[in-house]
Amino acid sequence: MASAGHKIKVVCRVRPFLKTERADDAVAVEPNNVLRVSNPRDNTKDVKFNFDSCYGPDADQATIYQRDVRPLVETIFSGMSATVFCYGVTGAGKTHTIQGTESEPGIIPRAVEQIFMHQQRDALEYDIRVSYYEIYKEAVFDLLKPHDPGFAGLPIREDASRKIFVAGLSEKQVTSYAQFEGLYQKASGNRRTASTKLNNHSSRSHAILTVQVQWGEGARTWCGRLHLIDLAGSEDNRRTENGKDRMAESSAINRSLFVLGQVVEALNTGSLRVPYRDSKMTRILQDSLGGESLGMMVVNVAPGEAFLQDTNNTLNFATKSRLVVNKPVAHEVVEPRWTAADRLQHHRGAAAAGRRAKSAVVAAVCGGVLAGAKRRRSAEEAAMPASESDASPAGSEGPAAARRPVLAVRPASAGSSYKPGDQIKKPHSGAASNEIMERVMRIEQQLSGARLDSSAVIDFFTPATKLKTSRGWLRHARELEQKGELDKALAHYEEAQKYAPELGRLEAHIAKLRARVRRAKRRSSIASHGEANVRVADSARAAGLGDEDADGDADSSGRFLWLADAQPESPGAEKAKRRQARVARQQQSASAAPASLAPSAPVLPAPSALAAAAAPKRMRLLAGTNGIGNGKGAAAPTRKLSRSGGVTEGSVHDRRVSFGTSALNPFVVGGAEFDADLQRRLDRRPLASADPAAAARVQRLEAKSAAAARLTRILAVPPTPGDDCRRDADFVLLSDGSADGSGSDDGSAARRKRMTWQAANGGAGARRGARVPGALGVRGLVEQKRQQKAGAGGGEKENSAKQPRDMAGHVADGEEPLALGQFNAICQASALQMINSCDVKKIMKLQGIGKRRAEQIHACVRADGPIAHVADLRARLHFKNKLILAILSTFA
Ligand SMILES: Nc1ncnc2c1ncn2[C@@H]1O[C@H](COP(=O)(O)OP(=O)(O)OP(=O)(O)O)[C@@H](O)[C@H]1O
Repeated sequence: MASAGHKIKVVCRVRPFLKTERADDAVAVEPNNVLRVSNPRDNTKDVKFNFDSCYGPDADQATIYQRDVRPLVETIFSGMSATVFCYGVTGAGKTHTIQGTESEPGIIPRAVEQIFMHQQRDALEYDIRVSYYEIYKEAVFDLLKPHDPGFAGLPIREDASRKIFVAGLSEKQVTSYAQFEGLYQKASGNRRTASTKLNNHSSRSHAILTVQVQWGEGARTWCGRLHLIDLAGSEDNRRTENGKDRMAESSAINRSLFVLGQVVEALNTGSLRVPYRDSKMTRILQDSLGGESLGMMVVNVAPGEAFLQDTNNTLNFATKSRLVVNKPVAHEVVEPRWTAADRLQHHRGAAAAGRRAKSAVVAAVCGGVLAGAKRRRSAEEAAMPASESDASPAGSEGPAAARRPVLAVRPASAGSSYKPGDQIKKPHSGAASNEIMERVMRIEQQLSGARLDSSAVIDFFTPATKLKTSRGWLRHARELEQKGELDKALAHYEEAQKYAPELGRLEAHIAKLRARVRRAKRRSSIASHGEANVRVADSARAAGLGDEDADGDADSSGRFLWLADAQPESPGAEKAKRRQARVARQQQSASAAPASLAPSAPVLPAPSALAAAAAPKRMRLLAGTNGIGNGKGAAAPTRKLSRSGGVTEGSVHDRRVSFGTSALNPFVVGGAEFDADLQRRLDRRPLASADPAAAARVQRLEAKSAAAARLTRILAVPPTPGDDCRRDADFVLLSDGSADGSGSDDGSAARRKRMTWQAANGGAGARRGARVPGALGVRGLVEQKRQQKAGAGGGEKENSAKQPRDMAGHVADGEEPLALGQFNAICQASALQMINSCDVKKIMKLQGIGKRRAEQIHACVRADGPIAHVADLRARLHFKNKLILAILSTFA
């Protein structure tokens, strides 16, 4: 049943002229609640505003309270929430109205007095609690506690019934007006005020007093709340002549009031997004502005021409606020619930007294003892150390005081005294608690094994975050698929699936794409090496290194580590094919050239010849490894290594290092299994002396390692001013004493970027101006090294630089086993480079995160360097996981 809407009641109050002010008649109250104000642009004309009530300078506090506030306060005894807030420019009389003075008490003392009178009149037992806090420079501070200068502020949260509350705020039970008065006066002393040019006692914060009244009727409990808010006044800093400190306060105040204006505007225009979250004050007022609370706004106005512009702005805002409609409801207390902070605090206390308490909760839940909320609570209380139980009587601070009831709501009309009717259904929470406990136990298990599975962490994301993240991955995946980058698209789809496993269509699409990728790879391999040489390993047998089967399409895991033993395998195959075709063309033209111009170095053999030369070696290797042939007698140029179950997965191609997927950080590469596989592969490498292709590969890997080491060094320090955009080319390792002038270390980044390399059979037709390809710039480096070695070998740099035969001869004597650390260094360095050179948009896409977070990462990388950033990420993740565990351990 929808309740009728209730517009916010707007009451206007004009304060009297102060002794320091010169009286005029720019603002005047007229009959029928009309306020007449001189037009600030043309004071011969007037503007009239109409409100629910209008009070002139002579109106006293009692009249305003009795006529307008008292009926509102009465509604809380129907189980509703009501809010009164004072709005106006600085010095307009807000604090005077809401707080008043000893001789002229304002709304707060009168309202609390009324509540206690109500208690005396009714025969009901009321539980009255107060909390009082301020929002100072967008941080929330508890005024019932002494001010702690080092404290950063309390967080604002939403409870199970989507009500906003301040987490960790203390609540005090009050049993008499006198007790409240003492408490309030002390707390008001904690509020931040300062003297400005416009007000000797200006409030520098928004102050919110909440009085909660709870009472039982038979088996049911009802709860009414009254929020009394003294907003800080908007300030024109030219007039207040604020100093630096006051300016900071002032800008926070003005900003939050600006957001308040936007909220009202959005509500009035029916905007889809109401910017409550843009300031703490509007977030707290959320329920009172367009929510389920009854609202009343007291608009305080300063008289006189001096304030005319401010007065006009205030009144325009107030007029708009009159259009805001609330839908008040009555609240029934369904069950008391502990807040997360409450539980955490309890958990700490319990931990200090030994793990007995926590075990009791866990055991109770696991044993199915706590099926319902009440039983759960009693188990927690039973598990609570004696000191804590004792510390929870009404009126005390701490976990018991922070306990918030979960409210069931029932639409009600504001004017009438709501009488509870139908029983409101209690939410069922047993299943949820069991699920949480399962998660907790899973995490505990993993933590005890010192390893946290990424899927467990995903588990703790909110559904909204999961959805957002999966959408991010999906968007990027679709783009990649459209571009034809199926491999990458697949990885992104898989990543999206982790966050949204319920998407059945996505699963089907991934399966299809996986098959497409396999077919494409196979086609590409066949094109490169011939059908007889291509095998697709079975995922189960491939773990045994070098095993082959007839058809990889039967495999559904799709997780392979490709290690190309000889010719590059997909995704570099296409490029390799093009390069080989180019070399073949050059050979043809060289053979057609006159004998005098023919290169003196040995001619590069055709790719097919190279493959044929390498084939027997591979055959030997395969035979030596497992002795299993494919039945077709041909050697397999590529082998796959199945990888699954590790935290991360990577793939190594002979020309590049790419990264597998990890929900935690797509750039993390590592894992004992990965290392072990890699080492095994390295140990079984064909001897470089016997296999020129392998020698070339070794050299490339060495070069990559060196590049990675240098890159790691560079990235360890933050970018220097002026070096705000380090790019790939900056990370190309330049050889010591490079023969190629364009690649010298002292060359500019731009020059290095344009670094050229000699074509295999360059000679007179050497190809210059080509950009160094490759993600790390490593290919350019490799080519450069070849040139040097060839140059050092016989002074025939241009002709023989790229000849594998020459190179094979060079490395034959010095094959060094590559250390695993080097591989990991390559991976890490590449990842860091990606982070470093990424712009905000790329970071957003890569990590599937929002702009604000991406900007933070970007700024962090710029400030501390990427390595520090990655280390920081790891540390934070570790801490976060521990925290999640601690909090969840206390859930039941
Ligand atoms: N109705 C009133 N009758 C008598 N004096 C008043 C009245 N309203 C305000 N004043 C006086 O005006 C001065 C400013 O009032 P007050 O401090 O309440 O303003 P404010 O709007 O709360 O300002 P700020 O936003 O800077 O805190 C005070 O000296 C107060 O005593």
